[in-house]
Amino acid sequence: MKQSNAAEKLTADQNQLAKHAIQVHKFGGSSLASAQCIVRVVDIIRQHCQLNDIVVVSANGGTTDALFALYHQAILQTETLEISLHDIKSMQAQLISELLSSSNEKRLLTQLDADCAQLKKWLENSPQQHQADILAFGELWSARLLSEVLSEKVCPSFMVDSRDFLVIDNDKACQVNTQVSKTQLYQLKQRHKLAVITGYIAKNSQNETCTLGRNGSDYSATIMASLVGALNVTLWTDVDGIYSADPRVVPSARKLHRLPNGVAKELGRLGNPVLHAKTLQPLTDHSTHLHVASSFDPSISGTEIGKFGQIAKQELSVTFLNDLLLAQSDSFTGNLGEQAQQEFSAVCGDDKAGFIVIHQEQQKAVSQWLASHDTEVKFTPASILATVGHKVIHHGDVQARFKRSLRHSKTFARVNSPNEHSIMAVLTQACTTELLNNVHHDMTKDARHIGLVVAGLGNIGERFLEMLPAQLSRVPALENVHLVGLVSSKKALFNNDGIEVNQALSLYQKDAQPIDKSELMSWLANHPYDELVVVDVTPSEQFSLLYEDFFKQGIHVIGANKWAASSSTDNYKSLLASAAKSKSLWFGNTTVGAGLPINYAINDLLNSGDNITEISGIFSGTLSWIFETYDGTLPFSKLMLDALSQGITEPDPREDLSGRDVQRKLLILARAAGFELSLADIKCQNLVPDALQTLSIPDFLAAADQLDSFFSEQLNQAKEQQCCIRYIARFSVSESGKLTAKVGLEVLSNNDAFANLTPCDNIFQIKSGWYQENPLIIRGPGAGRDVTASGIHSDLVNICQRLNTRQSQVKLKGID
Ligand SMILES: NC(=O)C1=CN([C@@H]2O[C@H](COP(=O)(O)OP(=O)(O)OC[C@H]3O[C@@H](n4cnc5c(N)ncnc54)[C@H](OP(=O)(O)O)[C@@H]3O)[C@@H](O)[C@H]2O)C=CC1
Ligand SMILES: N[C@@H](CC=O)C(=O)O
Repeated sequence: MKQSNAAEKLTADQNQLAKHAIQVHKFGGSSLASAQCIVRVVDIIRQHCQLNDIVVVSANGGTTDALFALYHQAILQTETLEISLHDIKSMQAQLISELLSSSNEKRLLTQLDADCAQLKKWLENSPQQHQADILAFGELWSARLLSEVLSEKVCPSFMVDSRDFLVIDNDKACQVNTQVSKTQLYQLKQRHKLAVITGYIAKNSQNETCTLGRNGSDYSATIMASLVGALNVTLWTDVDGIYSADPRVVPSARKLHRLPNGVAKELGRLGNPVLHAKTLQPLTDHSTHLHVASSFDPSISGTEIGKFGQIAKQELSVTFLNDLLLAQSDSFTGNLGEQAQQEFSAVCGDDKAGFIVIHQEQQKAVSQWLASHDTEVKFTPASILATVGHKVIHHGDVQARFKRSLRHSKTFARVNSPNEHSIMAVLTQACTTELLNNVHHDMTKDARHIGLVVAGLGNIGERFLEMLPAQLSRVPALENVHLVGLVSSKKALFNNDGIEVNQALSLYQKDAQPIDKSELMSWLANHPYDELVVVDVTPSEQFSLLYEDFFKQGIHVIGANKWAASSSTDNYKSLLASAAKSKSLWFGNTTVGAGLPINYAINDLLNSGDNITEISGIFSGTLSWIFETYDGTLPFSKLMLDALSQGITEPDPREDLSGRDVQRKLLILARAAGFELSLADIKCQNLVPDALQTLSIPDFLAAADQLDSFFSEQLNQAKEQQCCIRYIARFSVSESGKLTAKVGLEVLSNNDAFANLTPCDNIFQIKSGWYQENPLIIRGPGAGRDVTASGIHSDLVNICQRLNTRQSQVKLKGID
């Protein structure tokens, strides 16, 4: 790509995510480990960055380890030093050559030569004095290369060596000299160019290179965010978020989509493999949100850390630290105990019981400290297993569950953290994989959160919402369901913290905002729930066209809307394939027979090995009500308008009278029974005269009396033969496999099974291998607000039962 064209891509107004506040994006070593990884990172930057953002980088994967190895070889003066130096240089040279055009390649290779000459000098003459300088090359090379690649492929970019502005006052605690660092950073920033800054390294007050310690680049990113007041920091890494336990050890760990700040900090302190204790420190005084996302699959929503409401606060996780020491002494009681906990950054302690739990490397310092107090100490190998959650120490049920879960392990004590976000068990045994898995299971087994979005707030949607509060409080499978979205044709209301179900419609009236398709899809793609269910109670074909996208995002759909299930064969098959691929569930029992379990019955026969040969009956509640009631006393049109006002017709009653609604239903059932056909294969008798077919709904309703003479004639002819008229659907398959399907008005004998229904009832008659002579009959109310809304609730319970038993699959390094 030519530079001039490419650079245009990231001008402020063309940027895909036009944001005003600065964002910091940090890419870890594994995200930059190869040319292929760097290309992926470049794509992420193209999609997610604007020019005044800051990109912070770690050394390319493996480089820091290699530099450390070089350093140790230099100290030990091993003969392999030369070869190792050559290897590091070749790896960098290869990245440069693979990623840059020839002129830039040449320039960077020359700089690499100079760097390696300097590196060699330090390694040979004064490695100890220059340890940090030696390690700093990793980040320096990584930042330089990425900024060059960006300038070539995406936008003007420049590299900043963080040692030119970031000053750490105190090497040990890594405290930032904020004022000086901030001023210097602002002096270095260049307008309309994307800054790529080295992570991990800084200068101390003596102007020497220093490093920010283990995982220091994450810390660098949050320091820089606090210096510039960034709105967001994204840590792009090799996992797709923070999990309820380390997913490499606990396969059933679930992703925590949102973590309150305090909880995240406590997780970092207690051994979370992705978050580190220091990372969150610079953000405590700011409202900056921290995201953890996978650079291997940026489409997966990661974990967001910030200030959240009640739902995020319900999350629980389990973490552990092995290789600790339990130190018991009389001096660890009272004020001295508190002092000791602070002095040695104890993992935990109890100043009444007289113990602290420390990292092993603190043993010597603790012994010396105690010697000056003239007391004895007993050290015992120990570990910590903790359950972490917002203000978790105040939850008696969680305390009890945790205690019960640990009943077979060697628990020395349980301690509540002073910040109230963790309950820690001090174990005098190592925390094993088995123990961690068991405790995680006990603490989180019922903690999967399901977000619910209702699209369509009309006749049926409104009734569904009226029933929702009672359903949520009485059905166990719905315990973790949260109403998070309400959508109509033009407006939507979304709330990640949940919409109060008792006031859903009034909140919608008050707060809903205009929304378009891309905004809707963007919200749905980034929802913070383990699972998301969209209930489609719209009559809209347009909305049904979104199903493909829903399924691609792993979203589940409950449709009362018949469009998708009765769409073209190709589209229907493609929807089924997309849903299967992303394990999305698609339920639509109410598309036929409202709440009657007709789809379930057909599925059950099919799954049990039966083969269906015939499906027939009355599938329209509207037409059932009208024809069962129509005896010539009242005009047909009057009955149709009555059915409309009862909410049993389609929003446009011509959908019913034209036979299209019944035609769709027959198609849906035939497909459910395993047959491949389309609407065109089903003969359909349209009962709407040509003149009324193209009118607007109000005009059609005003002209409805034009229907009357036709139906009066049909009824009278039938009556003359002691018969009645009904709108019947029939599907059958012959022994040779020929399919016949039709829907239309039929004259039936008055004692036909289809002729004596309660008005509005549907009847489904199924013939199959197992139901030959005496067919299976399902009969009952087939339309109406209550039964349809109940049917959707039944689908919701079924879906949630299935989802509650699912486990999130962690994505490590983009491997499916
Ligand atoms: N009545 C019954 O007995 C049964 C009905 N059904 C099905 O239920 C569905 C709903 O029927 P009903 O409640 O009577 O319909 P209504 O006309 O009363 O309500 C439809 C709702 O859908 C919304 N809507 C329309 N288009 C879109 C769109 N593109 N995106 C988002 N929202 C949209 C409308 O919003 P707005 O107000 O902004 O236009 C409205 O809120 C239909 O598919 C019907 O076939 C299924 C079984 C039985
Ligand atoms: N109009 C439909 C409503 C449900 O699908 C019917 O009458 O059956």
